[in-house]
Amino acid sequence: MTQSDAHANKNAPVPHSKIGILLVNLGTPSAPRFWPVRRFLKEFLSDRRVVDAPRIIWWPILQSILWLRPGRLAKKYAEIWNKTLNEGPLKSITRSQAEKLAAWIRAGGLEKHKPGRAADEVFIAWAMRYGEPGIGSAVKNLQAHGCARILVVPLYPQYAAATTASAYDKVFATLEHMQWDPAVRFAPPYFDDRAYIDVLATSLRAAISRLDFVPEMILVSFHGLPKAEIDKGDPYLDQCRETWRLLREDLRLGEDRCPISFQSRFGAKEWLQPYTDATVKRLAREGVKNLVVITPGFAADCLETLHEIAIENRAIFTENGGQNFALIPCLNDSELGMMVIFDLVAREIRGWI
Ligand SMILES: C=CC1=C(C)c2cc3[nH]c(cc4nc(cc5[nH]c(cc1n2)c(C)c5CCC(=O)O)C(CCC(=O)O)=C4C)c(C)c3C=C
Ligand SMILES: [Fe+2]
Ligand SMILES: [Fe+2]
Repeated sequence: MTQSDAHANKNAPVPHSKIGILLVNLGTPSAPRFWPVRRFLKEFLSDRRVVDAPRIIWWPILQSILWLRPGRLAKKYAEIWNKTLNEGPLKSITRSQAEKLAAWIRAGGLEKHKPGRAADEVFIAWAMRYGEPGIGSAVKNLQAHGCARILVVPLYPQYAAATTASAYDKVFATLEHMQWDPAVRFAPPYFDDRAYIDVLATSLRAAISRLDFVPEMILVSFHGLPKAEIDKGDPYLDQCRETWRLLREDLRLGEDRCPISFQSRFGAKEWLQPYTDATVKRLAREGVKNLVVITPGFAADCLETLHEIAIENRAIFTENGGQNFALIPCLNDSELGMMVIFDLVAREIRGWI
């Protein structure tokens, strides 16, 4: 290289760096069959952020779960499977959320931050924490598209180490093995965001107005967590309770007409109480005939809403004397739901564009 080449090189324009936005949700098996479900459960339940037991104790328990659970679980997945796209609903909805976010940015959603430029500078990706498409390939895709700054948006309104922190871990574990260091930001949990609460209340009111019954109660059900996680300092319970309080404030409903509960208990340990299934049973037995359930902790419908609530808890309700039961859809990729994501992205990307 001559001296003038070196000089020319030094002054070469720096390649223009883009901003990547990575939407992340939990994940789902690749097919509703024994082996794909087993593979998914193995990856999920081997994560120390999810099960924090000494490996010597957990390993034999996990082995028995991995033989006993996938068969039953595969049947449940088959009942809620998106047959058009041949994938779990969580995956279809997350993809659509990413596509709608990209369309909004192309249509000028971020223009007030950078008129005329934002659409060319932002690249959208989406990933599942467990299963496919993984966070590893999404981060590599962002690198390939020239993103030097990445905003990761974990689609969990309430923080839990088992979900939010696990997404952080996976992003950094990926970067650890790449000779590449983009600037990374994580969107914070949005459990008390005004847009999120307003949209929850509006979508609930709209869904209720379309029902052919008037609910006596609205049960607010969040995914559970082992109680021990809260005792260790996880803010999850406080954040769920705050979402619940703000939603009730918006709806002008007291705790008696709008109770909270925690679903999807897994294993023998104590989880957050009251449990959703026990609450649904109790309400039915106490004479509640018309029940609506809303699940604000899930950004997208999935097995835990479409099967556990819409099928299993509905059966518990009617078998114990209840008559009308409805699950309010998650915010998903609805127009209102997307407003929550747009608002979050526009706020958290500030200063970058
Ligand atoms: C110790 C186990 C689990 C913890 C802790 C946990 C926390 C947790 N999970 C979600 C969101 C989802 N969980 C989903 C499924 C699911 N969760 C667990 C276990 C724990 N979750 C299992 C074993 C499964 C698989 C299904 C089953 O075996 O019952 C899903 C749905 C995935 C899908 O494919 O549709 C979601 C979403 C949150 C928000 C959370 C902590 C707050
Ligand atoms: Fe879970
Ligand atoms: Fe479950």
